[in-house]
Amino acid sequence: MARKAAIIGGGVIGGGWAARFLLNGWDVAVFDPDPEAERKIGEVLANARAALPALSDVPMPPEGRLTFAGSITEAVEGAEYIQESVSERLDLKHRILAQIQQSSHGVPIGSSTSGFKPSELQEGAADPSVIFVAHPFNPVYLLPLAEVVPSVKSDAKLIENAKEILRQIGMFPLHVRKEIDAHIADRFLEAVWREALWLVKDGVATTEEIDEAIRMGFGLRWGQMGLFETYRIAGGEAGMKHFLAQFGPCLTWPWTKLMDVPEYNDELVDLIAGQSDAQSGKYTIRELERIRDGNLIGFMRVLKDRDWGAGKVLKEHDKRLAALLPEPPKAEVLELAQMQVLPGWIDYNGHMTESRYLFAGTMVCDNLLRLIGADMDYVAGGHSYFTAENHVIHLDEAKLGDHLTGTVQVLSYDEKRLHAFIRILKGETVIATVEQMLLHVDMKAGKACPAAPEVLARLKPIAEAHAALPRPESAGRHVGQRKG
Ligand SMILES: NC(=O)C1=CN([C@@H]2O[C@H](COP(=O)(O)OP(=O)(O)OC[C@H]3O[C@@H](n4cnc5c(N)ncnc54)[C@H](O)[C@@H]3O)[C@@H](O)[C@H]2O)C=CC1
Ligand SMILES: C[N+](C)(C)CC(=O)CC(=O)[O-]
Repeated sequence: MARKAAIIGGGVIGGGWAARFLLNGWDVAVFDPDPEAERKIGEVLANARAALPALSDVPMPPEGRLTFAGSITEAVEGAEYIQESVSERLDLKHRILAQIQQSSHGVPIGSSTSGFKPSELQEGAADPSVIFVAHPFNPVYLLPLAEVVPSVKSDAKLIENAKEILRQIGMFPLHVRKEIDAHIADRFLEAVWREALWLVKDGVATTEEIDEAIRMGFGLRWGQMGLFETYRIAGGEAGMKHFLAQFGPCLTWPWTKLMDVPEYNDELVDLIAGQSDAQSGKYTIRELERIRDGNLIGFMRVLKDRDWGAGKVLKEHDKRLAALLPEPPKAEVLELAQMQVLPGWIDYNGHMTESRYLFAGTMVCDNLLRLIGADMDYVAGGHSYFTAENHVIHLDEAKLGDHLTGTVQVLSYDEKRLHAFIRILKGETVIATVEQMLLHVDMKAGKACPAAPEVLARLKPIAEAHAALPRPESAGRHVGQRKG
């Protein structure tokens, strides 16, 4: 039976939490009195379904069941984890936490609060030890960070359990050791936000110019190395000490207005909102969300290939998901990859470009290799499979956003060779096949050699079962040869 999470407050953030739990196989009950909540969560979920699987290289678990509860009591019944995501008002959060605790006993209650300290949330609670901050980042279904902030009253074991649950849904719980208003990340965001408001108010820059200053420069750096590693490099060969020597004095120069905030009034709101409308009003919010998600997926996939930063978290989550996969039914072709056609995959003909078919095929093949134990640890040990020959047959088109699956049928194998037939499907339609011949290689010696016995032992039952399947008509076909 699927595990259950309760989401109390189903707005921007609650919707994102619901999507992340659901797509990782948990059942989710949402409570939100807003009559529009169901529609809004449906739209967030549609975007999440199109986005999150594109980050995974192993099949994700079957989606959990989403229900909308009529009361908090109903939502939290049987829940193993509760996430409070109501509006940022302390009195409201207190009321909601008290209602949750009337029906939940000993269950972790994370709060999405952007700024309240856990000790503030715990004030007057029946059981303060289970309430903590689990502060996520929008879009919650894609970004891994959740700042986990306990207080001195928190139950340390429960916090560790909650962090493990967050890992199980692909998140990166960052344990904030000392509670502080706005935690770690929002202190930076607020500092940058205040400076940006000043720059617009003082007529120095428009909202668009500020966004360009971020996304054309330091924003790109931050996403992969953060602040300190970036500045260490900026110090040149002498590193951080030189950086501090050069830029330390500017702390006292008028580079910053951080201690001061512009007056929040209608004039400021109209100025910022007006410029923002001029900048991006041509898109709906949902369109902007999809653009953002596509960009994040592309960026995070690069980090994943490089096993770095947020990409490392994705790789670890793949390993976790792979360990949960049931034994594949060996008498059938193996479905080993789910993909989504991303903007960078589209060519000037407006459809998926040819090199991406091979890319999709190799993703399926890499997953087969992982399945038989020829994984990255095996490669690190000096052995791997190299592709000796590929034959791609294009049968149909794929368009931006299409969901593709990849299957593999092992046609034959011996100690040194592996002959695989891959199908790329859109729904039920095979849009391409990729036939591959792989050679097992001793990378140090630079020549083919027999695969390790444990790899062959895993490959054998799959190949034997696949030998009973009909041989694909186009297997062995050469370019231009007619069928039949
Ligand atoms: N929007 C953002 O960028 C981020 C927000 N957060 C935090 O997440 C929390 C929620 O913020 P958003 O989702 O942005 O706000 P939102 O306004 O989109 O959603 C809040 C939801 O709470 C619901 N709500 C109000 N009273 C309720 C009640 N009595 N019972 C159940 N639901 C109730 C509202 O109907 C609404 O759907 C806040 O604590 C916020 O600080 C955290 C990270 C990022
Ligand atoms: C603006 N904000 C304080 C609500 C931002 C956050 O809390 C995190 C985010 O997703 O930017």
